[in-house]
Amino acid sequence: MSWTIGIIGGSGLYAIDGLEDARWISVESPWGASSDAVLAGRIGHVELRFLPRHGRGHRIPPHQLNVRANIDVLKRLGCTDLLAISAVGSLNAAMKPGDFTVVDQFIDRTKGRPSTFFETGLVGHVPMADPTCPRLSAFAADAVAACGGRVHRAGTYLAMEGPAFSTRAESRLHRSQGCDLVGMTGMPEAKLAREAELPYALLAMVTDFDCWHDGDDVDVANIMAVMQGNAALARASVKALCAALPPVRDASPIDTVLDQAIMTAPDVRDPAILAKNEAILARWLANQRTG
Ligand SMILES: CSC[C@H]1O[C@H](OP(=O)(O)O)[C@H](O)[C@@H]1O
Ligand SMILES: Nc1ncnc2[nH]cnc12
Repeated sequence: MSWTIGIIGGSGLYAIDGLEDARWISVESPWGASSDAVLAGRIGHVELRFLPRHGRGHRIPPHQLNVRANIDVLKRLGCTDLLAISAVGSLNAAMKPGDFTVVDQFIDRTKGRPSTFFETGLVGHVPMADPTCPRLSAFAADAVAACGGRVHRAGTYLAMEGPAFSTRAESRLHRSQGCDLVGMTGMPEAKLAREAELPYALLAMVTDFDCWHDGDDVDVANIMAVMQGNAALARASVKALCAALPPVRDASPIDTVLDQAIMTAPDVRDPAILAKNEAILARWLANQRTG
């Protein structure tokens, strides 16, 4: 199998350059509108599908992202893996503004966001103990290092509801609980990627120290100033990642995670739910038919 990497670009990253055969593609989803059209193209032997998470021009706030539609359209466009890129605040003195961290754990403190493709008529429980893909994460970390960036190879990301930033007490609490980073979008994105059988890595660009850090209260102007410096490194890292991926993509255990996750007996599965999830479940459904 070859690689088709879906890139979900966060704050400050609304397109990528250097794509061969670049074109914007609009894709319909039964889950509603995705954040934007998808920029499709190729770098060397790797197909890329880039989705600006908040839409071009930054239209959609984190709590109103249609994450199910975003993951669904990337699946429909043939993505084999997802690399998310996000601006984050740091709760860890060693992770400084300008650094990158490849996230390996999440704490989900979002509230009431749709966070699953499953509903009555089709029940599934995917494992999330290790929520990110170690293989893609390692390639992403190596790519940032190869481009001269400072990169941390692990970190716990707390997903807050937002859109307001944390209070100082929240920031101190999350820091005391062992979180390294805070952002507003990594969840439910990582959960939905897992349900869609897409190995997911999150490259977090540290833009600020959040408000626990003396003299460093967070605001959007400061974040965007750091982002401007980081976005070029993020783009260069995407190119380096593509160059480093082997020509053939070996299977990942995440590619078939639904085989152990779906519990609903065949005779009580709701055909409408199966139809709505035709892209997410495509491999699993084909497997069910052939036994
Ligand atoms: C611009 S600061 C807050 C905003 O930035 C992050 O978004 P993303 O993860 O898409 O880069 C953060 O989660 C907030 O949504
Ligand atoms: N301090 C912060 N809190 C939440 N999300 C962020 N994104 C960038 N910086 C952030």
